[in-house]
Amino acid sequence: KRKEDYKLRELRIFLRDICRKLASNRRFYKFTKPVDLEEVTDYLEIIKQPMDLETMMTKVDMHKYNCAKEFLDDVDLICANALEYNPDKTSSDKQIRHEACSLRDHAHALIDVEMDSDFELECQEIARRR
Ligand SMILES: Cc1noc(C)c1-c1cc(NS(=O)(=O)c2ccccc2)cc(C(=O)O)c1
Repeated sequence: KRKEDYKLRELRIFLRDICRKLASNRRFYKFTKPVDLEEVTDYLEIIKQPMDLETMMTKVDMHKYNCAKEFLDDVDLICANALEYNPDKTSSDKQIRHEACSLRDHAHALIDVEMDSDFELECQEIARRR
């Protein structure tokens, strides 16, 4: 195995831990699974690229993320989708938008606190080469 494969394995272990922490926080329950298209029947008319935390965990296992930035881009996508699909002044729309912004900020904060910035820069170098 190449040296960079060991770095990517360390990245996967780290991202699984971040994903588990986010998915186990009750505030983020609505983002843990794909939006149920039987329940939310017009969802795909509005949201062209659905994303959720369970899908992200699967993407980690399938080596789809080569750096933390790519992982955070998918968290930002979960948040952007929720803001786009739930834009109204109703309390339920306001609540899910608040939960979505909280998910995004928690994910970025977890990465900033727990991730060595030089390690992320090395991973971004690997991502650029692939
Ligand atoms: C996410 C999301 N984005 O737009 C909307 C609208 C939601 C969303 C989706 C669901 N129902 S769901 O079956 O798709 C589901 C349940 C549990 C975990 C993940 C998804 C419920 C709610 C709610 O407010 O209760 C909100």
